[in-house]
Amino acid sequence: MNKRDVYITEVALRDGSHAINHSYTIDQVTEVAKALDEAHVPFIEVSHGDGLGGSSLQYGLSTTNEMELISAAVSVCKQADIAVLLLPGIGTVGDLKEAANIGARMARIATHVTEADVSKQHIKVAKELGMETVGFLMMAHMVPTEKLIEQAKLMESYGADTVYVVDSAGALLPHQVKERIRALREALNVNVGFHGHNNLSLAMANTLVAIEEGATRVDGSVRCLGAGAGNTQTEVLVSVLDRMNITTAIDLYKMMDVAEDIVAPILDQPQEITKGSLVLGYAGVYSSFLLHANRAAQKFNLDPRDILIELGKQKVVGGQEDMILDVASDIAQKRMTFST
Ligand SMILES: CC[C@H](O)CC(=O)C(=O)O
Ligand SMILES: [Mn+2]
Repeated sequence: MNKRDVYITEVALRDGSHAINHSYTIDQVTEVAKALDEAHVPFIEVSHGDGLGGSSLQYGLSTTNEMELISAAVSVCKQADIAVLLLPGIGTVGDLKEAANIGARMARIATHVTEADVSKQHIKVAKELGMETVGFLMMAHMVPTEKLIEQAKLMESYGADTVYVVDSAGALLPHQVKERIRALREALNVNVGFHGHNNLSLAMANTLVAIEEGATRVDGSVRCLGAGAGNTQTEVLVSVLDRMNITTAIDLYKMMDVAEDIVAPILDQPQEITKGSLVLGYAGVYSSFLLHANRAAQKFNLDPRDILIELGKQKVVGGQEDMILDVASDIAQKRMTFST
């Protein structure tokens, strides 16, 4: 195996779960994970879209228990490590132990960008379980760089091997990614990573800027499969990095084949930048809110863009999914009042 300059974590089997209503089957996960492993992807994340324990009425019920999906992926991977995402408060230490027990080797502990302190226990437990551990600072566009550094340092102090800047809303512009990654590289002694969403069509550009500034861990999603307009497209990223002489050690043809032959048929429609996903990036709203907002819009006969813009104004963050219906109901109520 060649040395890798950049390690890609493939997130289609976790972030992509948002895009298909958490409906992955064991057969799909087995086939995708096996093909990604054969393409030499180093890390493959498998969990509910909202992380371990996310299957619920609030976040969306999984069709198949995620531990069964994780086991299926572990059983077919010869070189890749299976990663799991965990948001403290949604997933528990028990979930983490169970995932480690069935073979997950990487734990990504995700918090809102101002709440790194809630990751302490989970990062510690993940390290004790012998897992490679990542701190995942979500909605990174919402705070100035100084705050981001403060929070990243907390995760480093708890034992994280890597800290990620997570552009959950796909709202960061390239110069903002540059500033954040550069500052983290200067402030931390651990690896720095970047996770992008493509709502403003900037996921690829932002990922490249992050790498230029020294990020050595980045996320990709085959066929962009992820929340909102999806993530940085892995097979394209691998091609571009190869052209730049940056080694990922991923087999390009095999990666293209997984995308075309295995993942594309899973999608009802190709992942694209719709007006809804564009507004996520424009208004700075959590990408996983898109399907919830579309449903609320249907229920109250509203334009989902109006709901998303209001959620952006109110700075609603992950975990506040119940606010989406409240906001929609308020907008509908106000319209009724004005029209009578
Ligand atoms: C709800 C978890 C979220 O989808 C994590 C993530 O990928 C992000 O914040 O972008
Ligand atoms: Mn994401």
